[in-house]
Amino acid sequence: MNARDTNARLVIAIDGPSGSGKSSVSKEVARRFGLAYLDTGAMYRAVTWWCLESGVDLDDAAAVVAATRSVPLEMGTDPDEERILVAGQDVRAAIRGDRVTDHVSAVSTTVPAREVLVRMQREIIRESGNRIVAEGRDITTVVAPDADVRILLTASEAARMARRGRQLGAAASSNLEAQVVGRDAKDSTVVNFTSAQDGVHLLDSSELTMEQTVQGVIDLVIRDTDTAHDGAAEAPDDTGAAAPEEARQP
Ligand SMILES: Nc1ncnc2c1ncn2[C@@H]1O[C@H](COP(=O)(O)OP(=O)(O)OP(=O)(O)O)[C@@H](O)[C@H]1O
Ligand SMILES: Nc1ccn([C@H]2C[C@H](O)[C@@H](COP(=O)(O)O)O2)c(=O)n1
Repeated sequence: MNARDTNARLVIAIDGPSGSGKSSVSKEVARRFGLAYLDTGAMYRAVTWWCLESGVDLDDAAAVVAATRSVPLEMGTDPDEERILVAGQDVRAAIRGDRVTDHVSAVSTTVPAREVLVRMQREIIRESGNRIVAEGRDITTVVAPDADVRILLTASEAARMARRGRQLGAAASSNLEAQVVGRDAKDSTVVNFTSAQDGVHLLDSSELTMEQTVQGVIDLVIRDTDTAHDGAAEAPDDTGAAAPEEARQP
């Protein structure tokens, strides 16, 4: 397999905690390889928005599962144009607001609701022709353990908090720590996105720029898919950033 072959399957799975850079990095990697892009966190958020809008009691697991099964969700996979519709309504902004962020763990910790979303996510991956970067918390372990490249993207808590603060600017909630660290603690009770499983590369972006992180992922993709080079990492064409080292651990 060669990552530059535009006909070959290439599923890249990226997991990591909140603010580690999954969305930004995954989108850019998808653009560079001409792949689709799936933000699975947005799906958990869209279901949460739907529950809140339709008056579903988020403490009622059966009701949450029923809402997850019936949510009229349309997820786009173009890395250049985010498209997230629920019942025909554009929810891109609403799902990033405090209301959804503060409640989303109620959906993500409801295990049967996760199973419904995992099935939808596998279907989207299949529909992409298995040419996609999918990111979230359980892509490397549950949704696509057979992905061609599996990466756990981490960053220190301090780096993640600082990034999220910068990203939100004046809109940052006084609740930022709960929204980043507290949410990860809740989500960690149902999925492991803090330690890399066998065959999953660990990439710590704490001390890396965005471009270096993107390059680190590209290097891993080329290393894992370049059968012609017997597993040796090949320098990509477009940048000179150093290859990631598994030793760069938090
Ligand atoms: N290596 C990096 N260096 C500096 N800033 C970064 C780096 N990676 C990402 N960022 C910035 O950090 C912010 C958070 O990144 P992003 O939204 O991609 O994280 P995430 O892991 O998808 O978070 P969440 O899971 O909560 O959606 C963005 O503003 C992004 O530009
Ligand atoms: N595969 C996934 C993706 C996301 N989640 C949870 C974790 C978050 O609390 C929430 C929103 O994700 P974000 O937009 O912050 O990446 O969904 C999950 O459990 N599994």
